[in-house]
Amino acid sequence: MKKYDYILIGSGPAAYKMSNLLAGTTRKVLVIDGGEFGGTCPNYGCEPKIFLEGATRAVLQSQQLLGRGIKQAAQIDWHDLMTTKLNRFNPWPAETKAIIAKSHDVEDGYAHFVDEKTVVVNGHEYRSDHIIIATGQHPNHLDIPGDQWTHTSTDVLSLPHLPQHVTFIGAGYVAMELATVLGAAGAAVTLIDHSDRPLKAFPAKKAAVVKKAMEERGIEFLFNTGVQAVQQQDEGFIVQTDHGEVPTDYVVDASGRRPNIEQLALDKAGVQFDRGGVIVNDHLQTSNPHVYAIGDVVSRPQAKLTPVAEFEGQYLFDYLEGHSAAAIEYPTIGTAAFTFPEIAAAGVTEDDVRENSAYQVKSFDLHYASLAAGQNDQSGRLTLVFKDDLLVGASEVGDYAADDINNFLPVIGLRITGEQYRQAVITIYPALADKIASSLN
Ligand SMILES: Cc1cc2nc3c(=O)[nH]c(=O)nc-3n(C[C@H](O)[C@H](O)[C@H](O)COP(=O)(O)OP(=O)(O)OC[C@H]3O[C@@H](n4cnc5c(N)ncnc54)[C@H](O)[C@@H]3O)c2cc1C
Ligand SMILES: NC(=O)c1ccc[n+]([C@@H]2O[C@H](COP(=O)([O-])OP(=O)(O)OC[C@H]3O[C@@H](n4cnc5c(N)ncnc54)[C@H](O)[C@@H]3O)[C@@H](O)[C@H]2O)c1
Repeated sequence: MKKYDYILIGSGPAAYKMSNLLAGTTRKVLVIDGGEFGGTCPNYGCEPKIFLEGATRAVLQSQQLLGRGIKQAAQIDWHDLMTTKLNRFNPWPAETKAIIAKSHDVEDGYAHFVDEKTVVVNGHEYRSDHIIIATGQHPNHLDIPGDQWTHTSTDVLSLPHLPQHVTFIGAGYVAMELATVLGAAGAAVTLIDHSDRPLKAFPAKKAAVVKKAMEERGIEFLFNTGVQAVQQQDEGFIVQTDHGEVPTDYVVDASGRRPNIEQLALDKAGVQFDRGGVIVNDHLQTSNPHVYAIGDVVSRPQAKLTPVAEFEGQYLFDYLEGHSAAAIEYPTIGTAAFTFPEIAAAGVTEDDVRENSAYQVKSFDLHYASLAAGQNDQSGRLTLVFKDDLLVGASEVGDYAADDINNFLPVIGLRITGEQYRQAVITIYPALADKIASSLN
């Protein structure tokens, strides 16, 4: 049986970060992945999604400027776009594995525990005092009649032919972003969600602005609607809902994501878990003192995002290598959905503090701003939340909301006052961050 200082199960952003940091030490490390090396974000998550968003934005921005100096909207050639995407992304898993293998041992295969300190991969046993679970999440699969016809976000991101009509089950991050891409490429799209609104991670009024913009482009929403079954027809499918039938050509189950814990045999290692994933203490240690967990697989309230996974990889490296004994403390986390317009938020939002007089909420219409006027972006609205004169949260809907909120994050995280900001910087004008100085108290 081979012994290691560290065994990392998974090679996504959480484990990749930690393996990179460990590459600078003399530790003996094994990195195991049963899927694509690099994990969700670079292979079937953020990266291919934002790659497709480039062409999507070109189409939707040119549509927005029709009759205002633009004569013809841009059009997506799906086959060309997908070929370009596959050429860029197909080599990544092998390249990532090769980078990791320069410093560490690697194993292709799914790992499971056989005791508190031992995992098995491809029939081989590996032992360590520090086993890190970084196995991420997978798309939820609704158990309904006809579920064999439903597809996942991973399928959409490599879809060879554009269907005429696509139905998404769900209206969260995944469905709203991919519906934006497929709609811009020319597919008719319907989103069905059993709740009463899209994008529940974001303030309700701003999510409603995104929904309205998508409806104006012909995208259909069915809320408070459950999906009962998917039936195959001679041509296409019928999605049966509580409120009638939706004929369609392609069904995507975007009803959420679940932690990758089933294959790990966690009971063999005495590692406790719940529906949200592996339970950890504030040092990311599980109920087994030799086993830790980082990234999306952790059961925690913070958003499941790549930078959060990487933050935990960095934290655990620092903690286990003796650089810090402090408990993990999450900084202000920014998040965005790359719809059109985008929606983004960080810290306390207006929905969190409604009718709480300890907070002051300031809102700004952005469509008069020079940048928005040039792009005919009528959607822009920024809201700032202050407590004791300090900025504690910001949210925005608008064509560049993600970058805009990123610009506000240091002000929130570093607790910079308006006066300090104005004394310290003169921003570039006219550009995204040019409104910060004037909008702070
Ligand atoms: C469509 C989509 C778009 C997204 N867009 C964004 C975005 O714009 N911004 C953002 O911040 N986040 C985004 N995310 C979320 C982001 O991808 C995740 O938060 C991030 O990848 C989590 O990293 P991780 O290392 O925890 O897990 P993962 O990246 O999921 O990696 C886990 C790895 O573990 C492997 N594995 C699982 N079980 C085993 C086992 N038993 N043995 C061995 N290996 C195993 C898997 O094969 C996988 O490679 C998106 C996700 C999706 C699905
Ligand atoms: N831009 C980004 O940062 C980004 C993009 C994609 C994914 N992600 C990450 O992935 C996570 C998962 O995203 P997601 O969109 O899969 O999940 P989600 O939780 O954001 O959305 C799932 C949606 O499906 C609906 N739903 C659930 N069961 C249903 C049912 N039976 N019938 C109808 N509707 C149903 C829910 O009401 C919800 O609106 C996100 O929370 C985020 O952490 C991030």
